[in-house]
Amino acid sequence: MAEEVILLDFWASPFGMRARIALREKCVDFDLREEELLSNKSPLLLETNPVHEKIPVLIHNGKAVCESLVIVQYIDETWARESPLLPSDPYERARAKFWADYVDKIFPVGRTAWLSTGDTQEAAKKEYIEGLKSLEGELGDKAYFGGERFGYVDVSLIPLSNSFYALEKLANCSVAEECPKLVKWAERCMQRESVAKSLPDQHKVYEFLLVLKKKLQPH
Ligand SMILES: N[C@@H](CCC(=O)N[C@@H](CSO)C(=O)NCC(=O)O)C(=O)O
Repeated sequence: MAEEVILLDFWASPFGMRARIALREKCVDFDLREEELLSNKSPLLLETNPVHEKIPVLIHNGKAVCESLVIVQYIDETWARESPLLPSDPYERARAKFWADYVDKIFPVGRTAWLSTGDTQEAAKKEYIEGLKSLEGELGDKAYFGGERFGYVDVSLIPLSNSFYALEKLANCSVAEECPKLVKWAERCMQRESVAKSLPDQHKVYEFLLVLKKKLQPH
């Protein structure tokens, strides 16, 4: 039986971007299916992720894998012949998973920074930048988080760079000024085809978040 790989996704989702990048790093052919998240989730999404009803969902020969970081590790272990994403050393793996988990913890703060206003926005901006500065400290002068190779933490974080432009426009916050090394790292990652093909245009993401912000504003 031919291998079947389906990815239930949403173009602007940083979590979906992670799965796209990992599949492309592994040169896996996949069927990308766009979900209408805001209006009409597909029966396949509801069936394959009944607990969270969220994308991304990877369906590999009929088996569903949910949660972006779980999906990335599944991809890394299933198609192990190509460019490893997670380190083989147990301690380095633990560190990589710690920092990927940290990215998940700061993402909602960034979302608040884009979508809120006033004091709430100011507090979120400050906390988000502090989080990005912690990540920049972990990166240090390395090319990538794992050293010389693009890997698991890079995959988990690079989707957030796709909304740095939106952060500047919606929250008047320049990541380039606050975290110059992180912006250089993001530019380096964008040189990779797996990343460039998986991240949408940042202006399109800004437009999307602007519409979302207006929808969320109290009338
Ligand atoms: N922890 C999960 C988060 C996925 C998620 O929030 N997916 C969103 C789209 S991106 O904002 C989603 O599917 N939202 C639909 C909903 O909330 O109903 C992961 O890492 O995969």
